[in-house]
Amino acid sequence: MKHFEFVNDRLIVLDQRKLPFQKEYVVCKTYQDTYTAIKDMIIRGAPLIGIVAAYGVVLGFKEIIEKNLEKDKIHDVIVHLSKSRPTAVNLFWALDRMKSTFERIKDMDKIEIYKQLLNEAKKIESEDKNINRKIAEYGNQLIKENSNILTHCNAGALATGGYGTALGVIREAHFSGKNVHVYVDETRPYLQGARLTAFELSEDGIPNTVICDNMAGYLMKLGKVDCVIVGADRIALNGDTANKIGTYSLSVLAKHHGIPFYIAAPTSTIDFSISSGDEIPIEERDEDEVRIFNGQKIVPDTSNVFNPAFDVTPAENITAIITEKGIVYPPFKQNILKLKD
Ligand SMILES: CSC[C@H]1O[C@H](OP(=O)(O)O)[C@H](O)[C@@H]1O
Repeated sequence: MKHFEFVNDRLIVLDQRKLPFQKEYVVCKTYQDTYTAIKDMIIRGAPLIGIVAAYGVVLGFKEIIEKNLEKDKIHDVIVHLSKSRPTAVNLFWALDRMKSTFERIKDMDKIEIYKQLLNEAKKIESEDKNINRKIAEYGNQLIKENSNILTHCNAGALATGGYGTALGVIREAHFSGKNVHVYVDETRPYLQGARLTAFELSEDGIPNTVICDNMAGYLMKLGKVDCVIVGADRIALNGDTANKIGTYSLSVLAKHHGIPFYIAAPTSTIDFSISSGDEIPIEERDEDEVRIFNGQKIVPDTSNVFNPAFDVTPAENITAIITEKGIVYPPFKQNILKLKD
């Protein structure tokens, strides 16, 4: 099975907290289950969060039918799901799309509404897979033979409908015979890199080396990094990009060393309503994600902890943004606006 599947009116998801050594699945029977799956990072990754939220709306409408509730209760479902995580704009993009679908069909009978909502969620899923492939094809144009690529967090199949954004580009380069090697930031504290990206790359036979996040600068100084490619959770009109915490630091190091720094993301990750990264809400997560490592306390109780899950990379540190509609170069504001439907 894939990392998620909607079957028999329920969403089954792979528990990404248990990877890479345990493959356990969680069954989401209600929209509250999908809220929890997003909030607790059972599933994570901007595009996948949007897809799961879309199926959460479907499950919410199933409940409306089963409990003979008013159709408009779906708006409460959407509001609830919107509170799961604040940074990845794909969540709100997907919920808005499901809301628009409902508004268009709300005069139909409930069973038909359910079918149409399910169809829309499936379209969001299938479109994301196709978008990943286009991002990969465009991004591969930037990858040279025998490149050593550095990536951060997980922007792979596990973060999307399948194939990945940053990892999609890397996969495309690998399978087109470019002999690439990947340095993988472990990505403290959730370890998406060590646990998920290394897992995905190894499964595909793509050579990779896991490093601690604090080793990236030295690797660049040694001349071992040819480019950096990462995903995104929200891109502002001027190109400022929110991504996993540590991305900003990487961008400063890459700029210092004259190394190209690429963002790979679908246009559903662009927030056309904000002019700069200053407006992007940054999620702060539970302190215990830092205090506790592998079930062991590693921080004195008397110490404070700061645990932002994302940071914002300024546009001036970004070489290009790879989307399904093409590669976007500076000046980002005028070139990003051209992507708006
Ligand atoms: C394909 S975008 C994935 C994006 O989402 C990750 O965040 P999280 O694991 O907290 O959902 C990270 O920022 C990735 O770049």
